[in-house]
Amino acid sequence: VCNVSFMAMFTFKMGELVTDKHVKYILSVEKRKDDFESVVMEHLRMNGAYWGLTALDLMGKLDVVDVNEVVSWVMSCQHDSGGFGGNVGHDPHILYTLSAVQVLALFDKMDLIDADKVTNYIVGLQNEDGSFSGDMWGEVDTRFSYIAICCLSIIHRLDKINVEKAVKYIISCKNMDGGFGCTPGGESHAGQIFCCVGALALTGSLDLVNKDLLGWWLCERQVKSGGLNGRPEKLPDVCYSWWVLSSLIMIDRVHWISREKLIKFILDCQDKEKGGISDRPDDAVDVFHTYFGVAGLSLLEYPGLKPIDPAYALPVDVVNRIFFKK
Ligand SMILES: COc1ccc(S(=O)(=O)N2Cc3cc(C#N)ccc3N(Cc3cncn3C)C[C@H]2Cc2ccccc2)cc1
Ligand SMILES: [Zn+2]
Repeated sequence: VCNVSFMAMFTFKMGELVTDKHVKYILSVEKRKDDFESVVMEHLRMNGAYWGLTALDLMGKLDVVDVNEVVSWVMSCQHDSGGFGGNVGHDPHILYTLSAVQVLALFDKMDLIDADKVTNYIVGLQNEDGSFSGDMWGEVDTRFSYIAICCLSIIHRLDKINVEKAVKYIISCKNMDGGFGCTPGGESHAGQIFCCVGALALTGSLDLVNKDLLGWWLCERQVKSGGLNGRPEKLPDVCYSWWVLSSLIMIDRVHWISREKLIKFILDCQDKEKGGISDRPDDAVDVFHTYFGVAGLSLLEYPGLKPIDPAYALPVDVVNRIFFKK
């Protein structure tokens, strides 16, 4: 009885997640080919696949997609170098390589990956100072440190890079405010903080983070509406429900923000008729914010969603299968 009344109160007070509408919306994006959004998304279709499929899995609906169709498409995006491109025939980039590995992990198809080939590609992107470039053009960003470490950890090859130098480089990007930027001296930004805290968590180096100082900077991201922004004075945005919240969880300071107000903000960003979630209320929905909204609600233990791992950005049951499968 108490569970039913809790759910009723929850739904009434908070609004509710219109799961079925979001599932339909995600599948429609997968199907659409030539409208504006699909063309924009063309070059990062591998990311779009990861966002859509992980959201479906968190809602317990991954079985609605044709596994073999998706998996053979993912494999067709692999480059001779071992890296994956954003679509068939596109140049490889570390960003799409992680998304490809994550999608294969979702479907428990890790055996299709030539782990040594992927490892060689990523090892080749580590620089002398421990930092990582995104591809052969050499752009350096702490985003790529996280992506390299997360990808290698999933394929059990973390020992193939210089972890000590990678961690030292990330710490060299720590700012006086406790946050992290994309390169040494770069301004603190929630997206970079997630990448640096995530990389430190995956390498067992979170003791190097000033959790109270960083926790304070992060909890200050919550604005009156309950949403989270990415930097002081900015507007709240649903995707920060992931960047800020997963960082707060990894440093054990998530109790410093209001869970109820953030849940309400995310639910208010849904398009309850057509499905999908936008960056803020009444904006256009997209698959990116639909994923980060569902993932944020999962981090907030919203009823009916599978739990997600804050560092791997994969459902907890998928992470358990990767590390404990016999
Ligand atoms: C609609 O204009 C855009 C603008 C940029 C991009 S992007 O560079 O490819 N990219 C991915 C992205 C995908 C979608 C969707 N569908 C929507 C937005 C969005 N942003 C932009 C954004 C989100 N919150 C606020 N902002 C301004 C993040 C960005 C960077 C990013 C890439 C991979 C992983 C994480 C972050 C795509 C579309
Ligand atoms: Zn956003």
